Amino acid sequence: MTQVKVCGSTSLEDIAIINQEHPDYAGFVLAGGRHHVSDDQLQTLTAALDPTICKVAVVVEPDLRHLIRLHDQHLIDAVQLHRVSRKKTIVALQQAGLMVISRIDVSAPSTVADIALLDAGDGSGETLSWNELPPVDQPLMLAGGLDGNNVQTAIQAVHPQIVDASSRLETNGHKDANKVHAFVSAVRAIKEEL
Ligand SMILES: O=C(O)c1ccccc1N[C@@H]1O[C@H](COP(=O)(O)O)[C@@H](O)[C@H]1O
Repeated sequence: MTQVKVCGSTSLEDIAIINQEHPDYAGFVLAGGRHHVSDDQLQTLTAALDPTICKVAVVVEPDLRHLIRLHDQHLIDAVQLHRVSRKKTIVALQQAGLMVISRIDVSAPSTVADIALLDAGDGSGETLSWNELPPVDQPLMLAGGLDGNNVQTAIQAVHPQIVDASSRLETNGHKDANKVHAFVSAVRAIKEEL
């Protein structure tokens, strides 16, 4: 059963779409860039999110005290570290009660994190060469340019536990209900076949 993450929500309109399609994880980008949300925005967006959806903070340079404070405030359940991160950082976040998703390098495909992440860019919409990825001997989240048109091919090639998408689910920079629906339902259709 492949789980689904939809990332990069920035508005209450985006959250309404997320609640409608109900992915397993919703990602909020704390890193800089066009998907960045402030702590105040995170509070507003997560208050409107269906509480059964796991809230993931996406960071590039992890600030442990900040992340642990957000977790203590019940604003995040998990952290997605978008760089290959030090074991000490990952363990500190886990000890604080956060689930940790951490990027791995294809040349050293393992991590002490709960979930390994393979991605092509930082929300760039670029895809990986799915048939050339190394075997990963732990739960894996696959990201990078996924959408309703290509996610079934990606799952069949890589067999990840979680698939994650953001930029290709948008129109004019905002989540598009039809594209989010196509992505989530393509994943849910394939899990019935496997
Ligand atoms: O979206 C961003 O701006 C971003 C910034 C810094 C790190 C990661 C970022 N995005 C995340 O990257 C993956 C894949 O995105 P895409 O589907 O290729 O657009 C996803 O988790 C995004 O939220």
